[in-house]
Amino acid sequence: SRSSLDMYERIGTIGKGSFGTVTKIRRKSDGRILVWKELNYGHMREKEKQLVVSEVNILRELRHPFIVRYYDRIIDKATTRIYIVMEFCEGGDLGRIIKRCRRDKTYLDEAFIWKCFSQMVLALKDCHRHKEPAPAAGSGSEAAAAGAGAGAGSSAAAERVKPILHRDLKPGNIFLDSARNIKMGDFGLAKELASESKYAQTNVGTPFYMSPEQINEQRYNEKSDIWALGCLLYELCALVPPFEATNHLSLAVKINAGKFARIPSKYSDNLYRAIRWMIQVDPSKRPTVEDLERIPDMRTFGKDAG
Ligand SMILES: CNC(=O)c1c(C)[nH]c(/C=C2\C(=O)Nc3ccc(Cl)cc32)c1C
Repeated sequence: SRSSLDMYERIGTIGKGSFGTVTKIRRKSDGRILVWKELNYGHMREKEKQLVVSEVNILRELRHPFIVRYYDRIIDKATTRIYIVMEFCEGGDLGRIIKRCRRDKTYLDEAFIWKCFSQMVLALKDCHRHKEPAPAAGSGSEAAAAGAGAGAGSSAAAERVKPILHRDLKPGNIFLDSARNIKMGDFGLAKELASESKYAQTNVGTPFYMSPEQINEQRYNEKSDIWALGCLLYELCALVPPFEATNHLSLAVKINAGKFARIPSKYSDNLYRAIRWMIQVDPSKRPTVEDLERIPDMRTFGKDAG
């Protein structure tokens, strides 16, 4: 049966995600606490509606312990609203945690930062190395898929990589569950890359974390997500972004120069080296998600994950 609003009861408004309001809800069938992001598409142009549709399609495909889980969507034509039902993240977002540290003049523990780092690398890897979902069994398309993977020779349907770029990594889009594990969320601007066109063709996202290639109107690609991840880690340490300015032009100059102060001395050289590796002006010098997985401290600190 089609999902409907009266399957849930509203508990209270939580905050604002990109494009909409986030409300805490209870699923009546089992009392499960969830949230929905409510969007009014009534005033949206075709292009924005397409963005919402692609966000929902991306969310439905992603299943990962460190990515916000999608459960359901309800379209209410009467009020031209769409409700995207997702996992409740009790710890809120990293943006709020950074603000609180700034207010209290305290820094985050290095162990917590490595835990967030290792979990974000795994979440980002699930996006960048996303596999086309194998066709549902018996849907008759196995033959075609297997055909596509003829070289593979394996009976399992060939899995093709379909990179998903997040394109809006920032502290406000990273949430925490009750065990302070991260949940990468709000793929409002994420983009599935069609296999043929290697790069996405647009420049979006939060100015602070905009990469040099985006500023120079080149293309957004996986390495742009890595740049943003570096900026996010930097901000978790320093409680301010690596590049700050009062206007876009001076910000662009600083980003293209690629120079920034060391993170506070309380943090190790290993952490600083990892951040510097990601915030390189030349995208080809930045690590891939696999390079980042191989950093030794990822394992020592990341192991109390999940
Ligand atoms: C002050 N805000 C909070 O404490 C807070 C809490 C407890 N949860 C959230 C946000 C979400 C939450 O709990 N689940 C979510 C799924 C998707 C998106 Cl885009 C956002 C959320 C927030 C912003």
